[in-house]
Amino acid sequence: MISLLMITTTSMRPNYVARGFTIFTRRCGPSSRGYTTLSRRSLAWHTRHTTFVRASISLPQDQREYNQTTTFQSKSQKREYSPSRTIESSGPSEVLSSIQHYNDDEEVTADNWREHPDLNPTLTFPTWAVPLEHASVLQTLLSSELTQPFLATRHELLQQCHPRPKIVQDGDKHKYILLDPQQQQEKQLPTDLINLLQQHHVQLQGPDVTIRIRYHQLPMTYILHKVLPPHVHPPPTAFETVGHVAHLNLREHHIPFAKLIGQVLLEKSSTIETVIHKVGQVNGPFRTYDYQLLAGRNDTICRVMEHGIQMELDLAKVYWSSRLAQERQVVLEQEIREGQVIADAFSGVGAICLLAARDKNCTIFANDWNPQAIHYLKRNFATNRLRHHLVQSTHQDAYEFLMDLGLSSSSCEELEDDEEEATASKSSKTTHLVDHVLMNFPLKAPTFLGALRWWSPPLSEHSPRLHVYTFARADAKTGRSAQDVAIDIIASELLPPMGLEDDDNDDDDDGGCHHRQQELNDEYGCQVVAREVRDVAPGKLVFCVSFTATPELLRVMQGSF
Ligand SMILES: C[S@@+](CC[C@H](N)C(=O)[O-])C[C@H]1O[C@@H](n2cnc3c(N)ncnc32)[C@H](O)[C@@H]1O
Repeated sequence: MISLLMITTTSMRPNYVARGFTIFTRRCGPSSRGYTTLSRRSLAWHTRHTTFVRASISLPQDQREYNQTTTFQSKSQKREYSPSRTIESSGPSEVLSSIQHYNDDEEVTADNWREHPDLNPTLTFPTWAVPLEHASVLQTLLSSELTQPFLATRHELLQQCHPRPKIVQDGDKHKYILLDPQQQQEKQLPTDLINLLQQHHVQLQGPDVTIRIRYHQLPMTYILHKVLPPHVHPPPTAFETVGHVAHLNLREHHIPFAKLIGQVLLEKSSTIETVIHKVGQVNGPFRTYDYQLLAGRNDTICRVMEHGIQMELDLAKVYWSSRLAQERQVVLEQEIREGQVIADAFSGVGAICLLAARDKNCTIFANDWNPQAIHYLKRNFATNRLRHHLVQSTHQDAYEFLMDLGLSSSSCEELEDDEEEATASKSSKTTHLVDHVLMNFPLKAPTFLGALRWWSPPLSEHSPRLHVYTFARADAKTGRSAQDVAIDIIASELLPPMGLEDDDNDDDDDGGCHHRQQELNDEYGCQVVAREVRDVAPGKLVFCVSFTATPELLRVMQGSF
């Protein structure tokens, strides 16, 4: 039995909806009309490419599954950031008092916990005693290569203290040079050193001297080792800072002590004013995450500096990763040339756009579906006095943005509607396509490539180069490396499935497993290159696949409607 659903709209966009065994498509675009019957094999390919349905089409709930992005991208799903979840967790006083009493009478309280003896340790050091009348030799002794290995400056904990305790302590008749107890025990003093010390009247067996290290001098790891119960060890050490915000990625067993950990981190860093804990994973269309405030003020609007570019962003509302800074430099140095036109389909708050504008005098078309990201992007262009480089800054779905890029002058029309951007350089209103399209959204970017079917084939010399990020794993079944797989993910979004003409034979269904780099290069001149960016999990890598959208490629894409 054949069931059929056909959708037509007044839109000039491609729309498909599959239902049951057979699909009819109607393309309302300029270069093709009518209906096509698709086989099961090509249905698989077409449904993968059906990534855009205009908001004006309202599909019944049960049919939405057939569109990959309707649910994901529905505008009604744009969410306001909701307040963070609160989790119960212990403060320092609760934890310390459960380990040990302050003294017999005094309990540790919320106010005095920093005074706890465990957090203000006393350390005893052997010394060399220098008579006061010979104190002038101290500097010579301390800077001598012979004395250095024995000094308390080598002591592991002292090295981590800030400010560091003085290693010369005052006595009534002597100055005492503190020595590293470990070194004293292990090493015999060399004869040269003994001679040097004796020559300056230094007593080799000075009295032991005890000093007290205070809470505020000790490093975070030391404090956390003391205050966290043993079953929570090792304490968290890694955290990421974005402006004044530190965000921790705590493990499950740390959670009951999250506030304590946050408080200590806050007190141990002079630049951190807010400590948050990421709750769950980066998720949702805007790639943000929920957080819980652990310590400090609840303020996630940060200022960050990257290679001299100043950016403001709200961590709670937009995607941000400082770890991408290096990748941005690689793209900038390897791909982008002076004065080129750059379109960024998933721009976030605009880091690479800003760098390209400042360092390479580029003209920028920026887009991110998150209106907050675009709000900050515009602001950042203004702050860095680069507004004249910003021709377009829209918060459209990337499919629409990419499609419009290729429809010659459409981006210029939008520009004229936008008063704020009316100051942008007139010279950038070109009708040829852009030089580079950046698509840094590894989770989904390849699925937006279907939008290229709407591009008018440019002259070969104006063919844009696309840089599409994707996750990939090596495929043992087909013997392809992760890099091959990355290229094939992109190829499967650009080229019709292999062996489409032979689609009655189910046995040779390739399932998109053929390596197609050569096809893209030899038949369509795409000059495909895949560059490994980073690994995100064992065996799972991020690649940036770059290729040229040649007229030949665009023609075959259009032909495969
Ligand atoms: C991995 S982030 C990359 C951000 C940016 N390139 C950077 O380096 O900071 C992906 C971005 O894509 C945006 N995004 C997600 N879905 C989108 C869509 N359908 N159209 C346009 N942007 C989208 C998110 O809001 C997010 O800012």
